[in-house]
Amino acid sequence: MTPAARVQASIEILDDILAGAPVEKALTGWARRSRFAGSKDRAAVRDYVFEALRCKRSFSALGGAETGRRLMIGSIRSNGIDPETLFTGERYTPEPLTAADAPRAFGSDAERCDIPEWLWPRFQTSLGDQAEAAAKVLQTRAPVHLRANIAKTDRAGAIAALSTDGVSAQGHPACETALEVTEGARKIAQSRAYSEGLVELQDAASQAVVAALDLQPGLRVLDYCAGGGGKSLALAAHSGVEVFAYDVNAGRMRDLPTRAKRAGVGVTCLQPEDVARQAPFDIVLTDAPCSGSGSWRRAPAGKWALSEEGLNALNVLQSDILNSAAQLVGPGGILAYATCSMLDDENGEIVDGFLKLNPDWTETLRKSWLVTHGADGFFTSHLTR
Ligand SMILES: C[S@@+](CC[C@H](N)C(=O)[O-])C[C@H]1O[C@@H](n2cnc3c(N)ncnc32)[C@H](O)[C@@H]1O
Repeated sequence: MTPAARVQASIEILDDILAGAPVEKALTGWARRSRFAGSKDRAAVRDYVFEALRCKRSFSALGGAETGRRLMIGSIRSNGIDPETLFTGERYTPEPLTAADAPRAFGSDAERCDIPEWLWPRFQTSLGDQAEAAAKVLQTRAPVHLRANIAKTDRAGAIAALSTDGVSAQGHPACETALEVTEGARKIAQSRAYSEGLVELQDAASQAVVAALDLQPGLRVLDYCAGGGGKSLALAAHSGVEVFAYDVNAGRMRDLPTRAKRAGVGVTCLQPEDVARQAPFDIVLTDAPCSGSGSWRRAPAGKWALSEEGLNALNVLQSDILNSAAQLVGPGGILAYATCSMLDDENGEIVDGFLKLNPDWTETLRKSWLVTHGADGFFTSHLTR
């Protein structure tokens, strides 16, 4: 495909998404209809689409409106290229530009920074003088991070194994298991290091949330919002730690046994009725459902789907989960609250609300990671009584 044909394909996919199609469904639908597209074309189109979704507000201004065509015009302008070089109207290319495709000025800082207007004041309150820098990072592509599986190797061993399959990686400062892939990211899934469980795909800050826990042999740990089990596996890589996983949506843990087998670790998935029976635990980690504001680079549709009502509903759920998880912690144990959000509404405010209602609990650690630190945005707080 020519560069202009890739732009035309991106326009069609973006129109599908703007009409309500889920992002991955729109991308795979196009790939199925376009057998002529090779893997490089698919990757390039995917990159275009994700960039346009991350920068939907600013590209709409630069392209003059929120349609697939105008988003791509905005995208091309933002990269300093004259869209007329690609919008030629030749076969498989977008129609030439008209007066209607003119850019318009940004209406606000929130628009320029690609944050929903209603959220910008809260975003600024939460991030202070880092707000604009963080919003700018959210406009860019996320790095690819891996976790060295310490049940099988260390960071140096993982780097060496990856390099034999053409994947270059280096240590990430977030924690001792974290790796940043610098070249060959598309080869990870086929690499020996991955298939033999030496590495797992996991953001560095997500790993750092686990590394912040004092995981001594003999401890019984519950991952209370286990989802796909990324944190369960990181917990279970610590020798002698007994890990239990629970998620209200058991289907999300479906692949966890296979992933645990590949990683050479043990994780016991619990049914709802087993959770209280297995309590108390020494550590209960609650990686609570949240806006995902720290990972909007990877899932940009979430940025635009979030509403004020939705955020308020999440806050109620986060408090409920923290209260339920607290019942499962043994005396002197740790209740670890975490989110992949940078919004104080979902982080410090939830913990402060819990402490106010539960004065027998105290906080022993509070830590935030911002996207400006080179990983996803994350928050964690350790509570004990
Ligand atoms: C942020 S995700 C967890 C991601 C996961 N820890 C990981 O590292 O891959 C939050 C999870 O919480 C689960 N959840 C939502 N409400 C819950 C509840 N009341 N109790 C337990 N889990 C819940 C969701 O199904 C979702 O899988």
